[in-house]
Amino acid sequence: MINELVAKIQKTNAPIVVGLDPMLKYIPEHVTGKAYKEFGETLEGAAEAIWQFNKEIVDNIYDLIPAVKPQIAMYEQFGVEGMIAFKKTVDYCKEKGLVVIGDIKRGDIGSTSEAYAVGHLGKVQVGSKSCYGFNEDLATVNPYLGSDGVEPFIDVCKKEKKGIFILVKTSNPSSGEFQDRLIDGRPLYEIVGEKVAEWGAQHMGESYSYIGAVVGATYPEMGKALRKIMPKAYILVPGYGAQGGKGADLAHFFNEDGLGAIVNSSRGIIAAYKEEKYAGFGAENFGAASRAAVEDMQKDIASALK
Ligand SMILES: O=C(O)c1cc(=O)[nH]c(=O)n1[C@@H]1O[C@H](COP(=O)(O)O)[C@@H](O)[C@H]1O
Repeated sequence: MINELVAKIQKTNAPIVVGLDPMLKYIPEHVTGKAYKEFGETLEGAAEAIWQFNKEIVDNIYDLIPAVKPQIAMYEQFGVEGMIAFKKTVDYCKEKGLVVIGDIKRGDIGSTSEAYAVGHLGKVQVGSKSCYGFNEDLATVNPYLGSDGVEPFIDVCKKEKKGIFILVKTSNPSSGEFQDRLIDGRPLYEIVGEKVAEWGAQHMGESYSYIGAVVGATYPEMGKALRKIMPKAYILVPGYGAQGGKGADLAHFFNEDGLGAIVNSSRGIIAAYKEEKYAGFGAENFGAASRAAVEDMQKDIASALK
């Protein structure tokens, strides 16, 4: 899947992943109103609203970008109905030709990680049959439990030609609390980065590994160091837009081939219609506002990489 992702990034000239994180407060009233009329102010109504919201956004942007990243918590909060909307979103985006990164941030003891890996990326055995569960193309993985927690994902990725992004240095303000701690004089995120490079060597695509990393746009200097430590890892870079990351911060996350990083924006794209810059579109045209925001993000990144 990493080869397909790289090819789509080159084709669209947009190293961008749009985060489908549909919080209800970002969904225009005409969408929620219709869903609640049909299903009531219920979990089903919420799930219908997030599905319709996602669909409208995807229909407006799918030709501009290589990938989307639905964040599972935004669906899971609505229970089983939310998870159905998650699955519908994954399937619809794949139908539209998008690579789907399941933002699931999983990682546990070996047997449990195996179940997560099978459920999200692989096939689960049911009697004599094997069936896909959620079937995303890639997923985010939390490495805190060590190799036991990560290797089951790598095994499934090898079988399925799929990939993962391992959390190395996250974008949030308190990420340094543990991740920056010095161990034998070196920050923990560098040690995790080295491990990502080692895991990645086991499962290489054409030019990049199926095993990538997450490094926040909010820490560009650390991104620069990590780029060198894991040259073959694709870096998923969240934190652009709503969390303050700017185009100018991104250059160091890329390799000299102009590849190697894919930048996420969630609220900055899906809730663009709420920003002053795109207010002219109006809530009715939230999908068109998202399209304009993707076009602006693409230009911003392109000019940062010149
Ligand atoms: O793994 C991630 O995607 C992730 C890692 C990280 O370090 N920081 C981070 O913000 N994310 C996710 O990226 C998205 C960022 O959303 P926005 O801040 O709205 O663009 C959310 O879905 C976060 O869960």
